[in-house]
Amino acid sequence: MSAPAEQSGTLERLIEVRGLLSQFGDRVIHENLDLDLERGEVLGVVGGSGAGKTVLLNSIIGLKEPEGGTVRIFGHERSGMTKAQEADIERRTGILFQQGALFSSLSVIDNVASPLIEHTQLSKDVIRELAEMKIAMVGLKPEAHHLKPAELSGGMRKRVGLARALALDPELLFLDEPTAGLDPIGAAAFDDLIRQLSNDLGLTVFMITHDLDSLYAITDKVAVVADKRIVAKAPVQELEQSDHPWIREYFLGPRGRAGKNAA
Ligand SMILES: Nc1ncnc2c1ncn2[C@@H]1O[C@H](COP(=O)(O)OP(=O)(O)OP(=O)(O)O)[C@@H](O)[C@H]1O
Repeated sequence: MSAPAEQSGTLERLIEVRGLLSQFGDRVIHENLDLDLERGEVLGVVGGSGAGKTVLLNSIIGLKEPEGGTVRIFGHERSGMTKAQEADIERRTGILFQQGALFSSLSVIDNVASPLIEHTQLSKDVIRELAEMKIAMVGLKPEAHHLKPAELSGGMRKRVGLARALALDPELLFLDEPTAGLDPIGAAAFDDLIRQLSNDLGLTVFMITHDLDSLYAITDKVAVVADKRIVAKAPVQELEQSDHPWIREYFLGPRGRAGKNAA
């Protein structure tokens, strides 16, 4: 299902946020926040702790109702969507939550199969085959199929979460701090995997991260959440030149230099 807005212009905008207002009680998290994500773009989203990155993600995927402004996804405005449009968008979208959000009582293969069971009418055998393919795609061996999440390392859990996010062949992938909790080698391997998959599958990616190495390794552009809005959206090399105090500190502070030199 596609909307006329998707075909307009040469770039296809998968996400369009305009004038977003997000509040919890009197506390304003976002005010007048604008953000676009074009098809094929790999966007990093950074900002200080509590700046509102996860709230922004939740507003885009429909887990939080905005207090004002508009959120369009695949050309549809979130607030006016029918159930059928919501289901369509859910099928076209994969999400890897920060903690993996795996079902602890289900094996790896059943976790990866769960979106296929929920959203398709495919036979058990086909679902199993597709789940096995996704597991292989994220670099896990068949021996992992029957393990439960508690029996996996943090890096393996992230891979299973990614395989599940990719189960329905999404066009748009949301990642919330995918490398958090991984050691530097595991994080670099995960970065490589995301970059490779986004290239091979032509994915559009919205990735919240604190990890500077990831920004340099995989993003086309980086959006900075500060002062309740997006204060900049540009390739990481351009952001290094920014005058904004938080951006300067982030990229040119001691950890920023370390990230840059490692790239
Ligand atoms: N359900 C909620 N009720 C009340 N306040 C909330 C709720 N969810 C988030 N907040 C507040 O909104 C602000 C932004 O939170 P958010 O989780 O988006 O930050 P973040 O940028 O993702 O931070 P971090 O990098 O630490 O994960 C925080 O101050 C948080 O306390």
